Amino acid sequence: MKIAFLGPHASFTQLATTQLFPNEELLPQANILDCFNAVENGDVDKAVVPLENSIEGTVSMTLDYLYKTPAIKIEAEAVMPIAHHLMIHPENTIEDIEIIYSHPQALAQSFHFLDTHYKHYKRKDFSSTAAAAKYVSENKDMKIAAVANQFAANLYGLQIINRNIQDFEQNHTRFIVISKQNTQYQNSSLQIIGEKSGLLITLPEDHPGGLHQVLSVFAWRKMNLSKIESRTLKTGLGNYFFFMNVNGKWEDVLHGNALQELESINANVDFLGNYKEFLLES
Ligand SMILES: O=C(O)C(=O)Cc1ccccc1
Repeated sequence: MKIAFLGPHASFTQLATTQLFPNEELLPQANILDCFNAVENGDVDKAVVPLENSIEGTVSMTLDYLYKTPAIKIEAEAVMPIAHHLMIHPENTIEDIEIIYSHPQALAQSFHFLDTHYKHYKRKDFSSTAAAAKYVSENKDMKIAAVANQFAANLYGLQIINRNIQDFEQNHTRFIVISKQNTQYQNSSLQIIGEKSGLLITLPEDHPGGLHQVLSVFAWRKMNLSKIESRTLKTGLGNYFFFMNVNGKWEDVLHGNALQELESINANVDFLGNYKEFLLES
């Protein structure tokens, strides 16, 4: 099987992907959109992308492409601890550095550390932490540092200046396995920490109590929501879609006809799948 992931080698997404798919062919992609495109075009069977971080919140690009490509569903969720380190080219010193590169989520997760210790250094977004580390290793003269993981430091030969610079000790990222196959990912050697369904919901027109009506479909069935996120539809200010997670199995009768009730109140629903949540190692 071919599995795409947000690369390059030594990205956090690769660390998650190798645990989820230890025996498959893994294909690094330059960004999250390329992961979705590879799945949509059939170039790969599945892809792994980040969905949410415990410090910085949702990866909005992932939500947007889930909405844009209804053929793509979720097969699994995987949670991994995240530790960020500040690293430089070994022939430089930290005093040489002017700009710190990384994935925007990594810069945000270490914002206070960088603001306290490296206030006057510029920061620049990169497509992934590992891509930033690779760029630092290839551009000794550019006076740049990267925020990335230990594997990236090893692979790209960088020197770690500060370890564990994330602003909160508890730092976890949730990744999803996406595909067009509508199947559930299973893996008996990983710890299962939950089961849930993912839904994308839009309301046909703005009216008082619209969202309340949607939520009541879940409330009277005692279905527990574990996430609700609104994202702009990009059709004008104030127009949103909602990403929701409902805990538990979807199969029982009450849950089953929740979708019909949502349709009867004219909500547009894309059911992304019922899937398990796995715990990964850092
Ligand atoms: O940039 C990476 O290495 C990624 O895989 C995305 C990411 C960034 C920050 C925390 C977790 C995942």
